[in-house]
Amino acid sequence: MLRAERITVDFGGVRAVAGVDLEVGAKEMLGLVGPNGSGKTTLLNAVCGVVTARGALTVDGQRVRLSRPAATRAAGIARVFQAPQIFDELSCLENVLLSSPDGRLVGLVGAVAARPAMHRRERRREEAALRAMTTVGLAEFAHTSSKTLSYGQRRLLELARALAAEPKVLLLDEPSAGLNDAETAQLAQLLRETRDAGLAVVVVDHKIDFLDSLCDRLVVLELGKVIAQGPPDEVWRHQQVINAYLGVAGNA
Ligand SMILES: Nc1ncnc2c1ncn2[C@@H]1O[C@H](COP(=O)(O)OP(=O)(O)OP(=O)(O)O)[C@@H](O)[C@H]1O
Repeated sequence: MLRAERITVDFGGVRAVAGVDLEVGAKEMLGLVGPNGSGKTTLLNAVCGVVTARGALTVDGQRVRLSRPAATRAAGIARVFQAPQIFDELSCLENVLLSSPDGRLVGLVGAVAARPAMHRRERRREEAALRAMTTVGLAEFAHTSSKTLSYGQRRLLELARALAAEPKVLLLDEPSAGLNDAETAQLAQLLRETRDAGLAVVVVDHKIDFLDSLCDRLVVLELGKVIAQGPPDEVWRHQQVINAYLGVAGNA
């Protein structure tokens, strides 16, 4: 479903991601791990187009231009950010709708000539938003101010925003950060269901137990390069991975 080839990102003189290949199938959950500064977040940023990157990207066989967030979104890549990006002034449903803007029939043409089509599209968008809210268990809060949500619920609302776009690929950066054990278990179950529904899911997280129980496969980065990949139990036995986590020099 997702194929990223030779992804490279430079920040001035720092090569944050150095020629990484990544493949994730439909119904696969991939964990991206590595020590601090190894390039995990930058790789996610490259795949969703928000940093300037080189390489090649395809989603479901279709070539996608890098460094163009609108192109990656249109290709079916959705991202859940580390910090919930919620607007407190809006209801929960409005927050979810914000993430799937449909500008095709707005303006004079939309308002006058294509009014019925515009209404149909709006209704479909709202249905998708409500479906996503139901999936994450927040349907009852649709018309409630997002201000009233707990931190854990805000993170779920963020997930609903990504799912409302009905993506093929879901990228999550530290989804379990700040969640208690019960919320983390609920999130893990939701992500499994999301994967089983046919999405390719990529998760960056520092909670190793969470990733091990969740992911079909791990990819380990060090200094912007892949140093190991495979099922979690195999990867953690890999000497280069052990050295990377212990901070032993000479693993690049
Ligand atoms: N905007 C930026 N400008 C300059 N350097 C950056 C920028 N973002 C990241 N870097 C550098 O790129 C490298 C990779 O950082 P990145 O945040 O992707 O790593 P990470 O594996 O996600 O780290 P962490 O686990 O700490 O979140 C680091 O050396 C970091 O300092």
